[in-house]
Amino acid sequence: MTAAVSFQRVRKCYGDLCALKEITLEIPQGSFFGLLGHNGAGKSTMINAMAGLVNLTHGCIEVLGHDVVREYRHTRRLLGVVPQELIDEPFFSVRELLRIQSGYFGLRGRAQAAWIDELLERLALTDKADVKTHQLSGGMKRRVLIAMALVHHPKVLVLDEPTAGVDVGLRQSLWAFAQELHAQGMTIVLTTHYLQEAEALCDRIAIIDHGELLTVASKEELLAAHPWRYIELETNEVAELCSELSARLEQRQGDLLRFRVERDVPMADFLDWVQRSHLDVKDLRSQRASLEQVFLSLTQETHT
Ligand SMILES: Nc1ncnc2c1ncn2[C@@H]1O[C@H](COP(=O)(O)OP(=O)(O)OP(=O)(O)O)[C@@H](O)[C@H]1O
Repeated sequence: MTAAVSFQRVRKCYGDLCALKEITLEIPQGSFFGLLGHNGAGKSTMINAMAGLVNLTHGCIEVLGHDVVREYRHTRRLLGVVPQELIDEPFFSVRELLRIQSGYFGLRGRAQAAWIDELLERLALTDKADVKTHQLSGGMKRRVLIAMALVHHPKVLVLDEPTAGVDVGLRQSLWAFAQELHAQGMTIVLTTHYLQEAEALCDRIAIIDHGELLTVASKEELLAAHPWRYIELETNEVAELCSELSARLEQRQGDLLRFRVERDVPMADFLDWVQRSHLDVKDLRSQRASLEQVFLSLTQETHT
């Protein structure tokens, strides 16, 4: 099947600084795809390049098989992009902006007006429909951008940190809406620094670091490849730890000890070390790695 978005040997340099270094990546159709990386990793450059807003130094990008430069008009229809920068439009109300945006794609009439109403409703903007956008809060402006990106029914929705500055309740309703669009077949590409959200939502993840693709895999593969598990012990006496435990101690907060243990170490061995350390255990929790731990360990490896 044609990829929703395909990057082929994409390089983007600003003078000496290469924001993207030969990225080759396929985003499958129908995926909920997380593009993760630290500040400055190159995520927004990738997104702007997908939208045809960045002149590539080398390589090409296709959206559903269409080149974003040569077939710009076509790919603009296929993509809905929510940029990171907030909108600040002094002249038009939210509804007017959505109508203007619809007009760019030749979409008018009753069905389109009903879709605009639905977007306003789903993004909790109905009571702000006639307000000018520069009078909105940051979180509301971001939701206007999401509505604008969806107004032409794109096949691929690209969200560059959509929940920055959006409060918890609205974040949840926004994600419910995104999941609904995804269930209807829309491909969603997401960058976020909230890795718990990425873990809950995304089925496939790419990690970008200093303009390079570190890894791309399904979320399950990524989590399963992580070599550590994390064990927390609650004990009411802080005793001398045996050498095996002390080598694996990550954090100590009062009576709470947190260990990072190789996944292939049998639990029986760990419990043996606990006994040898004469720990009076009140509680024990063992957890597999979270996406955040996997992300940090993969990106730290390249920084050391
Ligand atoms: N127009 C530009 N001119 C020069 N350098 C730029 C330009 N745009 C981006 N960069 C640089 O390219 C690199 C990647 O930036 P980019 O905005 O893509 O990162 P990001 O991963 O989106 O970061 P963040 O999480 O902070 O949004 C950074 O070093 C940035 O300073």
